[in-house]
Amino acid sequence: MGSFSGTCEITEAKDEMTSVQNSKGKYQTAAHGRSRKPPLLKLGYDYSLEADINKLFEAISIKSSSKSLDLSDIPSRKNALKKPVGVGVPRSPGIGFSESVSLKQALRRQCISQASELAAMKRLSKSTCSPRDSEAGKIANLYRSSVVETGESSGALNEVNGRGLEISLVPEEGTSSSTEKPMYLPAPKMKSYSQSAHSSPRFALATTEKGTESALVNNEIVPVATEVWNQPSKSESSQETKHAVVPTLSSHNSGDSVLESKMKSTSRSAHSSPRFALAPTEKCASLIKTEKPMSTEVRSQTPNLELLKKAKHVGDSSLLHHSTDGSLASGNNPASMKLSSKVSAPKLRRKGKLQTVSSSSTAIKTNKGSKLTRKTPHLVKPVIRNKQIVKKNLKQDSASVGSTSNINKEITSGLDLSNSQLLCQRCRCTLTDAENESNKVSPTSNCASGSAEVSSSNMNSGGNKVGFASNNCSKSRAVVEKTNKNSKTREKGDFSQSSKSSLGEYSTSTSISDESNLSGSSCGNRPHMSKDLRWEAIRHVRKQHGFLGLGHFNLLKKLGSGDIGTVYLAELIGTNCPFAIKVMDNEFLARRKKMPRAQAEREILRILDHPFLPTLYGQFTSDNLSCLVMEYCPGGDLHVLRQKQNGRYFPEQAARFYVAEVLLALEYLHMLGVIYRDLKPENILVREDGHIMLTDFDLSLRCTVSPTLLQSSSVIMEPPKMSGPCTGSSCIDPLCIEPSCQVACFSPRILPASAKAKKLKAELAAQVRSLPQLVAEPTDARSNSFVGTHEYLAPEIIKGEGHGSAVDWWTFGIFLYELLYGRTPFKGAGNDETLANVVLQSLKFPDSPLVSFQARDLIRALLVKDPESRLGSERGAAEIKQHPFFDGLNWALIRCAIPPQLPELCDVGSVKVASLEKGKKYLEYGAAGDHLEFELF
Ligand SMILES: Nc1ncnc2c1ncn2[C@@H]1O[C@H](COP(=O)(O)OP(=O)(O)OP(=O)(O)O)[C@@H](O)[C@H]1O
Repeated sequence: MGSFSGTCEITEAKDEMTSVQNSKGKYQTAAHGRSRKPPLLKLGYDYSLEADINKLFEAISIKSSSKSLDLSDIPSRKNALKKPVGVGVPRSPGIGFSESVSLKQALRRQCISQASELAAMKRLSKSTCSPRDSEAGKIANLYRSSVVETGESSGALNEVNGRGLEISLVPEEGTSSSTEKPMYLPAPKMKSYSQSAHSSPRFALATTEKGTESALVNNEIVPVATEVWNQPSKSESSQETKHAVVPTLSSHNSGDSVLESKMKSTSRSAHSSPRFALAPTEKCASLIKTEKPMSTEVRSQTPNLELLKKAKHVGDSSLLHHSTDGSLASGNNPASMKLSSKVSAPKLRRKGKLQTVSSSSTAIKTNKGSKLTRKTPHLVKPVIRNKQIVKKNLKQDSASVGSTSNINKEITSGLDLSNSQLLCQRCRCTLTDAENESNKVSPTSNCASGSAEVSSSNMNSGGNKVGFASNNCSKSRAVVEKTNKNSKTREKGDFSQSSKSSLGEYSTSTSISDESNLSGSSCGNRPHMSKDLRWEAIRHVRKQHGFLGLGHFNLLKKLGSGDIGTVYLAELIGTNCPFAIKVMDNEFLARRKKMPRAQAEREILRILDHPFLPTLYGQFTSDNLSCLVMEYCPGGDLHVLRQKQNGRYFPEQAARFYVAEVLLALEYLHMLGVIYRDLKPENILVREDGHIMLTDFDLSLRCTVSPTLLQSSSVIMEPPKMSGPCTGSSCIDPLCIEPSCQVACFSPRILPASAKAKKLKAELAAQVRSLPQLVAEPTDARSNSFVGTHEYLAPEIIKGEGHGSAVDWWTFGIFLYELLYGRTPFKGAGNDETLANVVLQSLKFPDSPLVSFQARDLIRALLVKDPESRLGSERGAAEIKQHPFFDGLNWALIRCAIPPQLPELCDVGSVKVASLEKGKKYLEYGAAGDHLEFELF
């Protein structure tokens, strides 16, 4: 292409004027020829368009004999204006760099594209050149290149400046990847969750011209773009990723040194990269989106709040509340809990609801407001709580379901739904014409609002007491009865019931968060789950009826009872979408002083957004019944699943899978300032896809957490040095238990990898380890509550010394032990003996089954009685994840891994049929039956 002396000067004159007027002008004036003639600038204003065309034509003629533009000759004054052109570094093949870009933009900026085409046509008619070399062809190429550039412009800032950092941390789109990118970069989808336009200028530049402008407005982008302009073009692709972080760093940390910027940014990477790097599927992206935002909050004083806000995209900062004393619970609970010295050992399933009740006859005493101190582990007397079936008379009117009755008050807000027929990808349910369907079962008129009456009476029946009769638009009554036994109808098949029971004593050192602080939470605010049709179904009901209530569900069967409520399998009417609904009787909770636990669970559920934690689809109160609508897990719990295994223990690989997912869930909880405190297989449900879901948060502790960035030198965990026969490459036994066996004899050696791949892997691992690490472990949290499950209680809880987040790592060790050996390590004949064993007995491993050294080593490190020396106590899950037991595990993609076992598919229809065949109608609260009868406890 020719020089820009002629027409370009005219254009330039207009450019400058335009550039003053708008930012686009700046962008476009980057395309200047090196020879500018001020007089012509002036002429540019005076001449008519026709004259401009002629000038342009002349310019093109002249330029055709000139060489390409030498960027180094561009006056510095112009550089500033040109830097946005750097955005367009990527070029279409065959188009000269400087000429094409400059001329194109000059033409565009001056709005004379038509004129230039005209000129080109003129030229073409005279020219003997081939079409390819003609001006028209060139102009056409320019426009084509313009299109290409717009699409590829993201690369511009990538090559960036001399201050470039080495690790790309900013979510990007449209940039080429380097070898580091999969490891350290979050998936592009993350941008919509955590990266604002100003913090991710590269993304802005890469998207649209408008985006470019906004990025350019950001002061910090300017020098970057300038330097891009000065970069040799050949290096652009190779440096792209390396420098990707620069714009972000400068925009956020303009006052920081480059080193500080590096640290801050790499901390994000350190936190997120190994786990969140790749998202080959939507599911993975979900994980990434969930966790990445947390990693961005290194500087926040209340990072868990910030993290949550980012993770959930919730603008309301009041959604989270952390009690000032770093604890939760016991607003209504007794100040102290007294425990009898006798232990009533559970006969049934470990999960049978035991409760360490507050009683005047109990032995341990604590002063109100003082620390609970227990010097002996022998004083706990858990009491098996009588199971109750509460029959509730609910004068319910089916019509109230669709009316604005006070019976059902929806707490969460509804969102729009446009689809009328959808197929749920996860639960495979069909969302048929929900409007029609819901009309069938949720008549919305002619009915008066209902009222509720509660009466209690003993009853002996065990299963679902379904006294349901459908009668649209007539008043119905639900009878809620109490029962004293056999109400636990959890389907366990032939397997033994768990004997582990949760203890729920709170000391005065705990306090409940104010619910009002969470009132702004929206259960539907999980953008990564937007394709989950259960959300769609819920939204549709909300949209249609204005609220979500119990009447919108058919309660199909009871899944089980806990300390504070009963969980039902329920179908959202008209959708075939299964949900698990936890129903809690507020009156009962108040009477038993368990309201704080219910409240704690509800609050925690509302803030969760993680693939291995429950999704709360809705919550509402109906007739003094608090209901939580959650994802239904058809796979049962790990306690049951373990008992189905040969020898009643999991193969090591399966155990590793489950504990790894649990570890990620715990890590997330800790980062949110939630200490779980009740880990046990019974609380780990198996989802439809075979992955796990950690449930049951009523014993969890809310606290504050202060993320810390640890330098690489302090976070590298060297694998234990071992020697012996198994350190050689000859060992291929994945379950090798030789004490001297090195890490590599665990799984990786089964598949002989090439030396090159091994080396690469080692290098990557070394790189990951050398990164600074974000640790968000609530190490300062303290509670004196006596909560947990006997066999899982940490020594510090039993001793009443006060406990913190390390209790979760203790329970994690017990959990791994139980999965591998089929029993817990300190279980005694009774609970008091168990507690004594926990405190006094040293850890022993049975001879059988065979368990790898790595697994035992990890258990040993976790079951250290002194919480401060326990693995995980300092850096939380990050420490544990680096243990050789998990070597080779891809944390980022584990949710996409194939689970050890898949549960049977959930067929809501067959559950309905089975329910009807038994002569019981499923619970259809909304269908205006005479009486709705269901168990609460
Ligand atoms: N989302 C779910 N999908 C399938 N089953 C569930 C679901 N949530 C809970 N359950 C089952 O329902 C039963 C009761 O659960 P719930 O959480 O109320 O009690 P819990 O786990 O015994 O705990 P706690 O007494 O400490 O509250 C449990 O056996 C559990 O396996």
